[in-house]
Amino acid sequence: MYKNTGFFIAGTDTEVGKTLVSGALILKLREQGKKVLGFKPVVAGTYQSDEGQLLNEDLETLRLALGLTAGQPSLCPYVLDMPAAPHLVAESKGIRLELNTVIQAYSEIQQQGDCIVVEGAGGFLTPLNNQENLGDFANQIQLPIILVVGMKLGCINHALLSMEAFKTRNLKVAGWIANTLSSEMQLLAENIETLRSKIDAPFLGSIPQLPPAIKKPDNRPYCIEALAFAAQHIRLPSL
Ligand SMILES: Nc1ncnc2c1ncn2[C@@H]1O[C@H](COP(=O)(O)OP(=O)(O)OP(=O)(O)O)[C@@H](O)[C@H]1O
Ligand SMILES: C[C@H](N)[C@H](N)CCCCCC(=O)O
Ligand SMILES: [Mg+2]
Repeated sequence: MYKNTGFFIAGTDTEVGKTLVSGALILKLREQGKKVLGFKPVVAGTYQSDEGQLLNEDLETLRLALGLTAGQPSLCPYVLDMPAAPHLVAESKGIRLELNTVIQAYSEIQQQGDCIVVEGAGGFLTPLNNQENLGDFANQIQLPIILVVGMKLGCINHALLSMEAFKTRNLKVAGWIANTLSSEMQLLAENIETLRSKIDAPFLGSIPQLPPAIKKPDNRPYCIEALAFAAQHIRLPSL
């Protein structure tokens, strides 16, 4: 039913660098001459562009990496305004997020390219509604997973719980990435070593802190230089 070519970028939590990694992987796939597409099942949080458009920072980062301008094509079926748990934001507007709608939007987009990079939202099991979550979506589309571990205290447990959730669903894990966050954790190298010894999937690299000149502005997309910086530090698994 699906081409099954691409990656699902999962995170140990929200705000761990999934967007940075998604953008970086898109650049690497484009370098190989692939026609790449991007997708996000739901976004929560918008900003107003200078032209007055309501945009989302993750979708605009994906668009920048893909070489697309703002707006078309739509890379996400649900754009919610409040930066909070999507099912709750939707509920507060009288909307129910539906897995079927997400799958339909995904299937239209993924047919348009050679491969697709799907960024999850929050951690792996973020709810869509009271019955369905993003793990169900990942299970249906069956893309190999890349786990982004946000390097902060507690990430070992979060990484291992995420790995268990992938295993339970028989999902292939193409690899994992250690992403240093805006404040560098204590014993960073030792934490990465512990993760390497415990995660049963290829280690694809570690992204250092972004240099100050290219760090992400609050509530705005990453710049292309930040995505290129991250891309230099990670390896692309074969498709
Ligand atoms: N390597 C890094 N160096 C410095 N700051 C970073 C790095 N990676 C991520 N950050 C910061 O961490 C924050 C979260 O990153 P990002 O938006 O990529 O996370 P996410 O996992 O995509 O979050 P969400 O669940 O909202 O999609 C951003 O403000 C970003 O600037
Ligand atoms: C709005 C935020 N940046 C993310 N896109 C969504 C985070 C959902 C978290 C849900 C939860 O696990 O509590
Ligand atoms: Mg993101």
